[in-house]
Amino acid sequence: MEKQKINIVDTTLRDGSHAVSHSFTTKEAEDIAEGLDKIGVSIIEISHGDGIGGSSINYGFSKVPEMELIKGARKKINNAKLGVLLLPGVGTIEDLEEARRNGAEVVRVATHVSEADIGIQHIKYAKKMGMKAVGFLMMCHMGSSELIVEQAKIFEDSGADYINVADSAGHMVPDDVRERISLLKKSINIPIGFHAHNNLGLAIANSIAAVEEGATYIDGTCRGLGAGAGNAQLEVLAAVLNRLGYDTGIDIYGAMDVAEDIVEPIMQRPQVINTASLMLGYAGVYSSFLLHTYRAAEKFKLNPRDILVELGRRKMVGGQEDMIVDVAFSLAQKKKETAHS
Ligand SMILES: C[C@H](O)CC(=O)C(=O)O
Ligand SMILES: [Mn+2]
Repeated sequence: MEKQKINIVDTTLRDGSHAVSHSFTTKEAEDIAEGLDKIGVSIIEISHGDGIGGSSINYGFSKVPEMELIKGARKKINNAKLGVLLLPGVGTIEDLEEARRNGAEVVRVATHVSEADIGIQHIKYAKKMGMKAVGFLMMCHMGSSELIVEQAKIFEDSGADYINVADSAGHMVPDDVRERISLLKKSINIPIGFHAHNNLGLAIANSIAAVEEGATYIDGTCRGLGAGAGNAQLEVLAAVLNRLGYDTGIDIYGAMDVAEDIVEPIMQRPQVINTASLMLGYAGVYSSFLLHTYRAAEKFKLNPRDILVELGRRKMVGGQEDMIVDVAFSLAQKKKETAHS
């Protein structure tokens, strides 16, 4: 029997950008892109962690303008498709045009799970420019399977080539993934992808659950480099999928070498599940909030966990990064009042 093909989408140079505070240099982007291209990934995604246009006071400035990183990566890629991520409103149609001119062939248009409608024009415009366009639904633990189907159909009707379900908070357990992907599989006519975060230590298990329910595009990053506790670790993902009899097209030893020799030396901290990243997963908080939370905790002398619990209680979503400081400020005020009473 022919093996089922699983397309590996590498997002080390995009989600991994969160984990290095958007400090990738052109040389690092070139080396990583070259390595990934050689090992056989299908799509190499590169952007600021919050997508093109993300370099800002709200999300953190990139050390090197991302268009320079895109141009550098472009020169090193011969086989894979070069992709970017775009959050409507953070990135604009003009940013997308520039990324296209610089060689991007794929755009994943990312919206909160209930807001696919704000991405319709971006999907349509990308298709008009000859790009592969993907509808990327974030924070899918917050949406029922039915809501996800409804939102995926909005993207499908706009011309999206596939739908990506993102467990942005790393909050899902395999049954949550199975429920969502299986209904989606029955309800839409385009391929399905899955993007995991490892905050509960389930990124690989959840990715496998997604594949078993019919997802054929799976995200990974070298060494798991990504927001929060990181993403599904690409070299592990490829090895496990191989063991399970899927065809990823990935050179497993090559993937180990790219992770060990190129990505690990530039990591600023080990990609572990510490208290704060576990808390992201447990409380269902957007993984990209982690480093913002550390900074706010330091400024207001708080335990990051207390801030994350409150962010989870308030059901904060991507784009509300500025509220982290507000939450920390109000927790610090409360702490002061309690101490004086
Ligand atoms: C902009 C976000 O970081 C997209 C993503 O990777 C996620 O939702 O997870
Ligand atoms: Mn992510």
